[in-house]
Amino acid sequence: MFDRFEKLIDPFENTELDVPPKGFWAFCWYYTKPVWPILLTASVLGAIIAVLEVLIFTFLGELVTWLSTENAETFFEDNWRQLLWMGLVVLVLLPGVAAIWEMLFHQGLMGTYPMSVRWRVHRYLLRQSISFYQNDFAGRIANKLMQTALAVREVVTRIADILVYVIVYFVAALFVVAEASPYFAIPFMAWLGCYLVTMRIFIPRLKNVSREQADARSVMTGHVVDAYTNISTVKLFSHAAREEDYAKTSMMTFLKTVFLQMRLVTGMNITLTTLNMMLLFAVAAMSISLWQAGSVSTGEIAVAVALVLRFQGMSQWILWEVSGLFENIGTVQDGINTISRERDVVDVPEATALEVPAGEIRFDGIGFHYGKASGVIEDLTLNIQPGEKIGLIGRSGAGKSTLVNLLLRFYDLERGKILIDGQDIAGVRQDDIRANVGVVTQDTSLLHRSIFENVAYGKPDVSREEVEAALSKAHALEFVGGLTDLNDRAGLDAHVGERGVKLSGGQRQRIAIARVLLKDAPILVLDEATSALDSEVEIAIQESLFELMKGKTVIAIAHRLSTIAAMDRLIVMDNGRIIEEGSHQELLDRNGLYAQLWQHQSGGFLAPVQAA
Ligand SMILES: Nc1ncnc2c1ncn2[C@@H]1O[C@H](COP(=O)(O)OP(=O)(O)OP(=O)(O)O)[C@@H](O)[C@H]1O
Repeated sequence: MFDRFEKLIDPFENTELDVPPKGFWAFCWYYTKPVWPILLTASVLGAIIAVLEVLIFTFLGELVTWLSTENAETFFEDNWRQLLWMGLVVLVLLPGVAAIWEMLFHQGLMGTYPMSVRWRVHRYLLRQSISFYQNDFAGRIANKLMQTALAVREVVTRIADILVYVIVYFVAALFVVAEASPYFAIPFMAWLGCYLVTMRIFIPRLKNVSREQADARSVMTGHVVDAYTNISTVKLFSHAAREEDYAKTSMMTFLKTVFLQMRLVTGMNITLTTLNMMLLFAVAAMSISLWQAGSVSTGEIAVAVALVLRFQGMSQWILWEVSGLFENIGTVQDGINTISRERDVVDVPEATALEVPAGEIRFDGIGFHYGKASGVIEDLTLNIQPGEKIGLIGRSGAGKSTLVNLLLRFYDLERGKILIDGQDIAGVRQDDIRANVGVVTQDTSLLHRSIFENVAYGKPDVSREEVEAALSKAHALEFVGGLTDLNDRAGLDAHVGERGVKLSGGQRQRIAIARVLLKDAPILVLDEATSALDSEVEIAIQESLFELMKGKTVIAIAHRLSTIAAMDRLIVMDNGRIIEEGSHQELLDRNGLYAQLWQHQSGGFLAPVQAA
């Protein structure tokens, strides 16, 4: 039974991946499309429930009238039809409709609706450009995803369901009391007017204070998290007391917003109680005078008073719902700013597959400045032959990593072209480029999954034996064998901590090398690939790396020149330009920047490697 309602929507449907709309309602509608039939049905049922509930109050009035006017002996005989109808409404119709509404709302919408939003946003964000993630915090983006999904649900369901219910309820109730006596409508309308004014006064204030509170909360959390994240720095400098003060200031700011919020809540509750009591008093007083004039029955008075009491209960609930609605509107608006951003790098509509039979790379007069006026890469031309192994050298900030990121099309060029085997990378699918380039970087982050999954990331559907062979070649098998995690999983199944923190830098790098060994792509990029390894392991791994490089086009970046001196050709970059190129010996003979850097380093790390 529950199952059927839970399966009404498939939240994991792979819908389109275009940029989500930026307008508030368009955004909500975009993510509501899969659920709208359920939402509309729930809305209609909500309206029916509201009418039935008001109907029950009229039954109550009729019962009171009957009890004071009808003959007890012939009561059932005279009124059985109406009694049967009342019984049906109370025992069958209302509970039945309410049960269907409950299932639609709680089983059909509450879980799957936000999950469908999360799924679609996550799919879009996974395809966002790398610059999107560089300009924001991963945690903040994840937070936006989670919060926005819930807020979209809240906004839409509150409007489609709860407000519809309340409006229908109020109109039906007004209709019922006005039928008893049009005079009754006066206090109800007056109450409604004052209620709307109360909302107008309190809700914007509550909304503002909620926003302030959310900001204060994130500052407070930020201060606490910052201290825990950098706990070793805090301890090394013995600054626990200073950290306490730092957190206390933000806690006090947060507390101020709570006090302000609670003042508003108290003021609002007092106003509402006063208004409700005034309505009760007015209706009671009016009932007495209308009863004296003989224009209303006791039953009608009972309905009016009962409705006043019902409104009393509902009034506070509605105010909270509406104020929650505004809060959620703010959250959605905030989420749109993060989620509905165009991707900087997109495949052209007619993007073709990339074929890499040889592995020739040409950087053709390229320029790239990270959106600034100049700098980083200036008019750079470089041809790399198929199977050629080049070493990229230059001072920190020379633009080496940027060059590699441009080859991977993490950014679009501002000028020039990059061609792989004659195909302009701007015209091929991004996924294809990355599938054909194996990369080992200096800062290797591992996924918070098992060693096996991390290595197999390079080549899905791989066997354990293949993973073990790759780990063995990367000299990682010896330490992987000894790993166990907190859940007693061992070896290949052991999970590495978030971003691989439970492994040393060198161990992480070896896993990354194993992953790229498995991937076996025709182009290889080694960006400080062995920087975290000690000399002994590095020498051991060099052999595997040389094997990995066989038949491949290689771009290797290293600050430790001895590790790349044996490459076919060395390219020296400075300020985004190539200033020297040639073999190790040629560059030494030229006595330029390379020779200078080499001199600084020789004897520093490894014994100089004889140039190839
Ligand atoms: N995402 C970015 N946004 C803006 N500027 C950037 C970005 N990444 C790098 N830069 C700038 O581009 C220049 C080149 O950086 P790049 O990382 O390519 O140098 P590098 O030669 O690889 O340096 P290192 O050897 O230290 O890794 C630097 O001035 C850097 O500040």
